[in-house]
Amino acid sequence: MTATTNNEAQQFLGVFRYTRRAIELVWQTSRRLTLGLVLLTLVVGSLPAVAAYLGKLIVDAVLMAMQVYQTTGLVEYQPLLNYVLLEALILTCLSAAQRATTAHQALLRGLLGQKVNVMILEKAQTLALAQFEDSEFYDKLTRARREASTRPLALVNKTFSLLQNGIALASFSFLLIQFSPWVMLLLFVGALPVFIAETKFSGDAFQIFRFRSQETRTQIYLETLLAREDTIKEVKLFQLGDLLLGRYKSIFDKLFVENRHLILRRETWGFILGLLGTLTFYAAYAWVIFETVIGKITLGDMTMYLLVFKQGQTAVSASLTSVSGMYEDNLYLSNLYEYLEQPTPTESGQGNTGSQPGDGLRFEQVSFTYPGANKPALENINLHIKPGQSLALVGENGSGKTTLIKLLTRLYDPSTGRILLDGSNLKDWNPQALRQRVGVIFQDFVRYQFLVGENIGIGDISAFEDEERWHKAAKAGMADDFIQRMPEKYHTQLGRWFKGGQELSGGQWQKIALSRAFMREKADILVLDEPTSAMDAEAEAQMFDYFRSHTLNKMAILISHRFSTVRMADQIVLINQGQILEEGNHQELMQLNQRYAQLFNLQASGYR
Ligand SMILES: Nc1ncnc2c1ncn2[C@@H]1O[C@H](COP(=O)(O)OP(=O)(O)OP(=O)(O)O)[C@@H](O)[C@H]1O
Repeated sequence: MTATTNNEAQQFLGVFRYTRRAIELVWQTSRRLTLGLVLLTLVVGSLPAVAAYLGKLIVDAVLMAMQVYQTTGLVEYQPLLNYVLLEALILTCLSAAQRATTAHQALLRGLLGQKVNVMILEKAQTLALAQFEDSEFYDKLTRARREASTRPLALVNKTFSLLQNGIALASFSFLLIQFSPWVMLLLFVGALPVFIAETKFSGDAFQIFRFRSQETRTQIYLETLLAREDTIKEVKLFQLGDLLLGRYKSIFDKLFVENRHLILRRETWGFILGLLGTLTFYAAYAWVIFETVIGKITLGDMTMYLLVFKQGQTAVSASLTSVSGMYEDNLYLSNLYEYLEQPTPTESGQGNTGSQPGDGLRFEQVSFTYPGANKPALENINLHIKPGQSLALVGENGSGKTTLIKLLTRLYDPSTGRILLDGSNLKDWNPQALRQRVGVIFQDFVRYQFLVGENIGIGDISAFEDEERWHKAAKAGMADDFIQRMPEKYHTQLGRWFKGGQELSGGQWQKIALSRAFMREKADILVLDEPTSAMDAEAEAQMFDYFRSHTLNKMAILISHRFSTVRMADQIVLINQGQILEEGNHQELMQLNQRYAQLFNLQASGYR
């Protein structure tokens, strides 16, 4: 029994370990504001007791003045007026300090929110693609982003509020103890039950929050589907609105029932246990009145004790609420730190050149299984491409072509086997040096809502704003013609999110993506993953002529379902269910007269 209690207490206290980190975070965000907040807390904490004491002095002085008036008929205004003015001054200072606290908190909230968001986003840059595809990890990220940017400050505010109430209580105790130490005990006993209940309910609320992240994510996703320009088209045409909205509402209804249950329990218990506090207050009230009547204390003392007791009670329950709130904030912060402490994959390679420059790219017995998948997406792949050669990958949907490119670009590492560039394992290459040598346009390339020119410049970040390079790359990618016809040419905003944004057609976007590939002048491995599927036939033929003439010394890898394009490659690899089924050039594969020849003839007959 004792062991369990100890354990629970340890667990409870263990949760507070994030308080220190939250304070550090706030301190790093702005030392000046944090120091200001500490000073203000001291002021706001100590002034109420001074005001209460002055109140007592005023009442006593009034009584004295009344007696003087009754006996002498004179009214002594001056001392009374001084006290009243002093009290007014103190209350003005208190209200100024409270305002200043709010201002400090608001400023810190802004800065801290930004800092934490940047921390979350910076961390995201260091993570592997596989981590983003892992739903458990994604949950962590969503939870961290949703709550954690406001929680550190909330936690620090509560810590300060605890400090402030602590100071207030200490000063009240100083006054109250002169009446009786037992009154102090009454104060704490009255507030304790509410505190225990609050803490328990905070823990419950957090569990619900954590447990729910899957549902919350679904809700966010449905909201996106229902209200974004790139999805609303299908939602309308397929009349998905009611279906999606129905799902959205039913998730809310389910969560709401749980919420309501918790809210009702929390508030009902809060009220019942709060009654204990009220009871203790009135017990103390009666006691103080009694002592006044029998003349043990003055009327001024009575006013002061009642005020101090009432305020003390508020301070005790506020402190305890702060502690239970801190408990809740700590639980939420554990999310943020769980995310931030997620191990980062080590991309430790140092090499900037390979051991056999000019050897090109080799896949040796490469197999790869996606995390969580039960069968490999690629198996025993052996390939060799030399500089100046082009390779086409063909195969039905899901055969593993894109996966091969993901391994080549180290978005994933092979499960077994190795990939060599210029004789050195990709793992030994410096990731930056490797990525500079490879230019990839994936079929799901990103359509940035930036300027047209910037959308091309993205291909080489070192020349992101280099307009001459934009023009050159756009000419190569056959985008120059239509860009010249746009209202602001290369400076036309794309996408609908921003004012004056223009939308492009699917084929035009692909030309932009191709131009992006041509920006990578330094890259000597160029990969195009179905880049021309939305282009018209003439554009595609032109594009490949151009592509070949500009990649003569480079390695070009092309994924396409159009055999008219594929046939031009020096080497063609047919992949089937993750394995190489046939390889050779077009002629060899046609002579082999197997799967490639079949597929080629099938497509050719479609054109006849
Ligand atoms: N991120 C992923 N996680 C788990 N499995 C994946 C992932 N991406 C692809 N797969 C699976 O790996 C296999 C190969 O996919 P890949 O994208 O490489 O095919 P592909 O040949 O490029 O297809 P397509 O011609 O349709 O583009 C498929 O069975 C697919 O379901």
